[in-house]
Amino acid sequence: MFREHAVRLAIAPIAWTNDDMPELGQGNTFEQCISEMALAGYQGSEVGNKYPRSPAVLRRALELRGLEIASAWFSAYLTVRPYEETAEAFCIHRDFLHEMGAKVIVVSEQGRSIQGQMDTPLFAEKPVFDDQEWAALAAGLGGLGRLAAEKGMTLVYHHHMGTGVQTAAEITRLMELTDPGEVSLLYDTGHLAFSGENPLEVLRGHLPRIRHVHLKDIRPEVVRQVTAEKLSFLQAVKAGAFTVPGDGCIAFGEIFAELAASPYTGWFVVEAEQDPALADPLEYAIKARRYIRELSGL
Ligand SMILES: O=C1C[C@@H](O)[C@H](O)[C@@H](O)C1=O
Ligand SMILES: [Co+2]
Repeated sequence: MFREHAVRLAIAPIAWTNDDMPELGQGNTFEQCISEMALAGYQGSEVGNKYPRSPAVLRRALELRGLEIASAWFSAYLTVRPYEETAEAFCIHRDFLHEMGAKVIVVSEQGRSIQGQMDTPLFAEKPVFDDQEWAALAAGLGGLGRLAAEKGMTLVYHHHMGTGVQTAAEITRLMELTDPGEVSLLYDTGHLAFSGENPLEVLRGHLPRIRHVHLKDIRPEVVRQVTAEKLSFLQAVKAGAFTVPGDGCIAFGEIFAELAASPYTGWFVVEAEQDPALADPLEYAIKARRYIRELSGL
């Protein structure tokens, strides 16, 4: 289905150790995590909180297992702090990823975000940016995008539950406010479905801007519970709102077909944060690997 070498498959360490809730998977080591990624048949990984920060040490551990770094998350605060503060932290992150050979940098605006707040209801309390915040975000992302380009890299914006860029309308607004040469889009199927959007429609609407993909599925019955019980994002994750592709309700066949027919090249990253005590990360990594192979030939 996909052109040869167009797309490579990675998996995020968040199923083994969760950056948003380090108590999840506390006992899982870095070595176990990357060994199991390789064992399950993945070619790449994103960077988690247990990964060595020395590029030489990290590279050796990954090379032993045939893995590469696809990218890593960066929290921006462009709507609430001076641009220079975010830009300084961004350059450190960019340089680390550049040394690791990554081509894209995942950025998410965390100004007024509730994604890390354990008791804040997800749907009722998400931030809604005013015109000034949109302007600061768009201008700041443009600046970060130019900094990424200095190293031949691309900024990919991660829309996310509980943030100011969550819904399809907010994604469209951000894409309209930013220059395609500076700001690209990360397409995360799970966050779109969780937010009540149609992931296929968003894909069709923004395909030329999409330069990185996170493959996540949702358990619809848990998402309904999150809404009814006014749970937070972190409570939702603990309750099992997310799972791997093929284990939830998203129709990935149409999504893969659309991407395969497009000029998309780059990584697909399986990213399904669950409580590792309830969902064995290796078992779910293998489940996703098999499902993606059956559906797309990847
Ligand atoms: O890409 C991601 C990184 C995580 O830290 C985040 O909370 C998760 O939901 C996600 O999509
Ligand atoms: Co994601």
